[in-house]
Formats: sequence, C-alpha cells, structure tokens
Amino acid sequence: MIELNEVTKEYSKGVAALNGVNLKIEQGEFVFIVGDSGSGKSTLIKLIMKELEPTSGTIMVNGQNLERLKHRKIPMYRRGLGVVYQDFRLLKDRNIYENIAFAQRVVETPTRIIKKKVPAALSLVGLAQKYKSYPKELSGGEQQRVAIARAIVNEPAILLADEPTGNLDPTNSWEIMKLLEEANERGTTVLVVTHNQEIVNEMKKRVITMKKGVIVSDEQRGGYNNEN
Ligand SMILES: Nc1ncnc2c1ncn2[C@@H]1O[C@H](COP(=O)(O)OP(=O)(O)OP(=O)(O)O)[C@@H](O)[C@H]1O
Repeated sequence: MIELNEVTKEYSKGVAALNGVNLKIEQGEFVFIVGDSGSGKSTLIKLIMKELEPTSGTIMVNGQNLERLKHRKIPMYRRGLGVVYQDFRLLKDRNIYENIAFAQRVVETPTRIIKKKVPAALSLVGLAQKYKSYPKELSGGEQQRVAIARAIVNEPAILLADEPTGNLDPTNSWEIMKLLEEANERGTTVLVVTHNQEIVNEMKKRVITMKKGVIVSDEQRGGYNNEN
C-alpha cells in the first residue's frame, strides 16, 4: 500500500532530510511516526502526497509508482488521500458545510452526492448540528473534527495526519485520536505524525521512530522511545 525503497530527500545538496529510508505499510494499518524536530517526519508525509520529489529512491502508493504519476493525474491521486494538519487549515470565509463541500466541487462531485456525503461525514465526527457555523465560531477541537470530516468525506484509502493534536488540550486530543481510530476501523490506512507521548504509549499501535532522516526503530504495539 505504501512502500518506500531507499528514499533520500535533499533540500540542498549534500544535506539529507531523509536518508535511504525503506518502509512498508500495509493496507489497514495504523502507524505513528515519531521523532525529534527535524528528523524528517513531515518530509515523509510530503513525499507520500507528491508535494515533494525524492532526490533518489522509489515510492509506491496503492500500486502506483509516484515517479511515473503524470502531472495532470496528481489531483486525482490526492483525492485518494485524506490529510489533516496541526493548524486545521479550514477556509475562514466559508461555513462548515461549505468547507467540506468545497473540496468535492473542485473535483466535480455531483451536487446530489455532496448533499448526502457532507452531512454523513459531519455526523461521523459528531458535528451534524453545526453545519452552518463558521470556523471562528468553533473550538479548536471542533475545528479539527471538521478537518477530519473533510479528510474522510471521500472515504480515502489513506489518511495522513501531521501533528493533528499539536494545538489541542488532552481531552480534545483523545477525541481526535478516537476519530482517526474509527476511520482505521472502517478500513482506512492511517499515518499519524505526533509528539504526543501519552497517546502513543497508550494506543499501542505500530510506532516508527525517526532520527536525522533515518528510521531508528519500527515496533508493533510500540511506545514513544525517548532513548532514540
Ligand atoms: N523546504 C525546506 N527547505 C530546506 N530544508 C528543509 C525544508 N523543509 C525541511 N527542511 C529540513 O529538513 C529536515 C527535516 O525536516 P522535517 O520538516 O521533515 O522534520 P520533522 O521531523 O517533520 O520536524 P518537526 O517535528 O519539527 O515538524 C530538517 O533539517 C529541516 O530543516
């Protein structure tokens, strides 16, 4: 499902943000990516999204070699990925319904489908009543739930979350993690970059630890390893 072979990414010559990374994530897995600031976690996410090109190595996602993915096919490719960021990234001048519908209109989903899918996605995150609200009228936790609804509305095969609880208190953080886990239970592969030690330690999922651009440990039912 996601496979990296000897992937190196240098932003400037000779300085590797990722250095010969090999990684295989199967369909339906839930994986935490942890590691110090600057260890390469966000770079990994951006490579999977094809926002960046590797300097060398190959990346396969859902059987597709990203190097061979044509430029005009990139929007379609990204449609199969849901993404959630630390800072929510909602459109401030649009209400919640529109925030979720917008991304679908861009990819020309018919209105009758949007009208079914948006309320369904909002129900999954417990915000069906708030569809008319604007982002600034919601708490941080609610805004992140909207971002998750937007990420899952097309039932993506893969959900990528880059520090999704970074701006949230512990209660909201756990709620967000529960939603990600529920998406995983519906069959979505979930990758979560996080610094949240408590959550990683309690959820007992696969934990990949990065350091200076390499994977230093990869454990099933792992924990947050401060030693690395
Ligand atoms: N656009 C860029 N141009 C140059 N160097 C970059 C760029 N983006 C990241 N880097 C460098 O690449 C390395 C890895 O960065 P990356 O953002 O992947 O780390 P990270 O593990 O996600 O960190 P954090 O936990 O702080 O988000 C760092 O040394 C960083 O300075």
